[in-house]
Parts: sequence; structure tokens; C-alpha cells
Amino acid sequence: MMKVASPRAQDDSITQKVFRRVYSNFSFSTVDDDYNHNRRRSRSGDYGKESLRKRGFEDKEQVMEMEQMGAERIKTVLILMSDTGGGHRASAEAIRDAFNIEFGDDYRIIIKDVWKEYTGWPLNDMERQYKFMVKHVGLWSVAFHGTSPKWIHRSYLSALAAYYAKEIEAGLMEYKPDIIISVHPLMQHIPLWVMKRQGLQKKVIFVTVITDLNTCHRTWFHHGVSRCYCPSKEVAKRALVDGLGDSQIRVFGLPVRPSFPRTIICKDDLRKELEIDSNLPAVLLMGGGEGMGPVQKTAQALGDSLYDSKERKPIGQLIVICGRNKTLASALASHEWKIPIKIRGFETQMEKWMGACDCIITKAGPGTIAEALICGLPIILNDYIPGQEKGNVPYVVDNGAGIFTRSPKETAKTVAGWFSSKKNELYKMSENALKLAQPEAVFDIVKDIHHLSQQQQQRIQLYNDYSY
Ligand SMILES: CCCCCCCC/C=C\CCCCCCCC(=O)OC[C@H](CO[C@@H]1O[C@H](CO)[C@H](O)[C@H](O)[C@H]1O)OC(=O)CCCCCCC/C=C\CCCCCCCC
Ligand SMILES: O=c1ccn([C@@H]2O[C@H](COP(=O)(O)OP(=O)(O)O)[C@@H](O)[C@H]2O)c(=O)[nH]1
Repeated sequence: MMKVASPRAQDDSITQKVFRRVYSNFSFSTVDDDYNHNRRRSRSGDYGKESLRKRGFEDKEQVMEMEQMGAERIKTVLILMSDTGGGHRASAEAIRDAFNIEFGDDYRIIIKDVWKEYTGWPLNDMERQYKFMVKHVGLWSVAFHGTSPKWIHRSYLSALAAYYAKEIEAGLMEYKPDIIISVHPLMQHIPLWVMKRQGLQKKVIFVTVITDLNTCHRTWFHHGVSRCYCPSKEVAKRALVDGLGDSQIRVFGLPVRPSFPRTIICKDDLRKELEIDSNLPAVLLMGGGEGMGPVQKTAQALGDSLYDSKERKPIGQLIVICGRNKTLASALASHEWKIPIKIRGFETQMEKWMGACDCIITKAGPGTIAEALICGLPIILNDYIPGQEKGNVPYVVDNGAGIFTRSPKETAKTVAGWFSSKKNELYKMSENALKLAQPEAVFDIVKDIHHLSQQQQQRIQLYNDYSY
């Protein structure tokens, strides 16, 4: 992969000077995206004094200087996620991008589904099984609530950890992370257990970033984390009830990709770019990364309600983003429409589509909700997955940023009202959405992690100062 010159690497830094003094053959390479380089660097980086001593650096000054280098070297951040839904990846990418914006080359960010890459069944097949379970909501509901007691999920996860211990350990250790960030409910227990086994608890910072807005599963809350970032006060309360300490909990909001808060939205320009009619109000219809929920029926109902049959002209236009649901996209494409419509698959620039529209209809996915709030879009929630998404409904509705209805006809009627006689209602909800939005959340999270990392370095230095 292409090498990127880093100012840090060009400077004759203290790191280089120290290395030259203690290890004259050493050549300092520039930052690149190559994991082998990372492994090489990390090995010389450190996982403690022992590793340095083993490599022959017995002299106190040498060991100290090399450890202090940790303060300078690029830190590796491993973000653990899984593609069960689109939200976990979106949050992982948001954190990666925010690290890059805030700290440039100081951090190397690796996003991984360690389960998928390093384990066997059933862990490596979670996506497929999850999709199956959420299609049969009763089954998901039993699994979600049935595994809520700590003793149940702990036993289950311990059994899996024991079975795949070596593979998972290899997976985590390959990257020698300085910081591990979990953005998934099932990625606390096993990695923390591996870290304990390796004696890395004090050396590697482990934080959880919760991506559910309210009724999240209890597996998110693990007492062994340095921080548990909760997206809302509701989740923070749950964390407290589950026994996490005040010092562990921070409430900044749900991490959304920086392209949302950082894009200057000019609706007219976006509409030109996306080839959307610039005069008609637009509704965005979607169902998460997988295109779930009653999208097809709702689209058809909107096709009727946004057409003024007396005037023989549309009063609005429809954008449908089907995500990875190809069947949905082709079913919609084969339909005849009386209103302007755009049918899209998986889009990578959601901020543009949201920025070009006037309201959104979606299932209660937390990622989509948080993004829509930043764009000031009134939200019609038309479905939710039992368990983790149930609480997202009152989060939106009670804050006046949207409504909930499962009926495609009612949804269509509401949008038609918003685009005609009830424009004030739309405007008020848009204002409420903006009030509820937390566009800076992802930056607050990465700054806090950076602060934790600095504190840890200071502790290591203090420890070194007093241990000789
Ligand atoms: C009476 C006892 C009954 C016990 C039944 C045991 C069956 C065990 C089988 C499955 C386990 C179910 C796990 C439930 C806990 C899940 C925690 C949770 O919140 O999961 C949510 C995530 C998905 O993320 C969400 O996506 C949403 C959109 O789709 C939305 O964005 C939301 O905001 C996100 O949070 O779900 C998962 O990742 C679950 C994957 C489960 C797949 C099941 C296949 C089994 C494969 C491996 C076993 C995994 C280990 C199970 C550990 C059990 C302890 C929790
Ligand atoms: O074509 C698409 C459809 C969805 N998403 C993103 O996927 C995430 C969906 O997350 P959410 O929590 O709403 O629902 P999930 O897919 O996890 O059920 C959001 O960030 C969306 O912007 C996207 O990037 N492109």
C-alpha cells in the first residue's frame, strides 16, 4: 500500500534519537497502512518492561527511555465490530474518521470483526444468524430477553471464549493494540478475558462505545472497561444500575460519521448533484443497512398520497434507499410511479441524501436516527426490532422529533400533510430534531480516549520513575 509521509517521521524526533543511541542499526520507517509494519513497530514499541529486558535492554536508562518513547510512538487502536445491522460499522467508521481528523497520524486505526476472521461457528456466522432471527421477531425477542440475566450471557460467552480462546487471542494480539474500542454488545467479555489472561489489563485501554439509544442489552455493560460511552442519559442510567461507576460512564451521544456534522448542507446544490427535482419537497424512505421494515408497502402508499389527482401533478417526491436489500430494489423498480422517485441500493454518502430531503421514514435504527437528527429531518418511525430498538421510539417521539406508526397508509397521509397544509408541524419537528442532535459526540469520544491514553502514559512514566 502507498506510503504516506508523516511530519513525525520526517522530524528527527526524540524517538529516533533514543533509538539511534540504544540501537544503532535501527532505521525509522514512515507511517504506512501495512499491518506487518505495525507488528514490527509494536514489537519494538512495547507491551512492558519484560519484553524490553528480554531483548537485552537491561540498563535502567535505556529501558526507561524506550518506554518513554511510548509517549511518542503511533498508537494502535483496534475497533471491534460486527456487521449485524449497518449501525456498528457506521459507528466504527465514525470513530476512525474522527481520530484521523483530530489526531492525524498519531493513531493507527484498525476496524475488525475478530469473530468472523478468527473463530468458527457460531461466532463467525453471526450476521447470517442475526438476520434470520430478526426476521422472526418472536425468536429474537426470546433470545434478547432470555439472555439478559448476567449469569446466562456470562456462561454462554465464557463457554465460547474457552472454546475459541487461542484463536481469539491470536486475533487480538496480531495487532498489538494500545487501545481497544468495542462498538458491539458481544465484544466486551471475551476480549477483556483475553486481556486478563495476557496480563494486559493495565497496559491496554479498553472502552465500550454503546450504539443503542435506550433499551440496550446488558452485555454492553462490563465492569472491566476504562470507559463506557453512553449515547443518552437513559443508557447511562442503565449502566449505573448495572453497577458501572460514575468514573467509567460518559454521555456524549451516538458517534456519527464526521461527514454529517462537517458537511455544509446546501440543499439546492445537493439536489443538483443527486439529480433530484429542486422544486418538490422530498421524503427519504429507508430501513437500515439491510433495507428492513415495511419499505415496499410504504413506498406504494406514498406513490398515491403524494400525487394530487385533481391537479394531476405530484406534491412531493420519493427517495428510497434499499441498502443491501436487492430484492426490494428490483421490486420497486418494476412498479409504475406517478411521482418522481429515486430507487437506490447501498449508499456510501448518506449525509448527502439526508441533506437533500425534508423528512425521513425509517425503522428505529439508532444510527439512522442520530444521523437524521443532525440533518434536522423529522422522522416517521415505521418499525423497530424488539429489544434494543424498542426504546428508540419514545426517544424520538417524546422529544417531538417525529412520530411512530406501523401503518403505511397513515405514514403516507402524514407526509402528504407535511408537504401541504401542515408545513408548520414539519418545521417544528425539524427544530426539535436539531435540538436533540449531538453532532460533536464522536469528537468528544475520541478526545476523551486520547486523554485516557495520555493519562496512562503518565502513569507508566511515574511507575518507571519509582521502580528503579
Ligand atoms: C431462556 C434462555 C434463552 C436463551 C437463548 C439463547 C440463544 C442464544 C442465541 C443467540 C444469542 C442472542 C444474543 C442476544 C444478545 C444480543 C445483544 C444485542 O443487543 O444484540 C444486538 C446485536 C445487533 O446490533 C443491533 O443491530 C440493530 C439493527 O439490526 C440495531 O442497529 C441495534 O442498535 C444494534 O445494537 O445483535 C447481535 O449482534 C446478536 C447476534 C446474535 C446472533 C445469534 C447467533 C448466535 C451466534 C453466536 C452466539 C453469540 C453469543 C451469544 C451470547 C449470548 C449472550 C448474549
Ligand atoms: O445504503 C445505506 C443504508 C444505510 N446506511 C447506514 O447504515 C446505518 C444503519 O444503522 P442503523 O443503526 O440505523 O440500523 P441497522 O442497519 O444497524 O439496523 C446508518 O448509519 C446508515 O446511514 C448506509 O450507509 N447506506
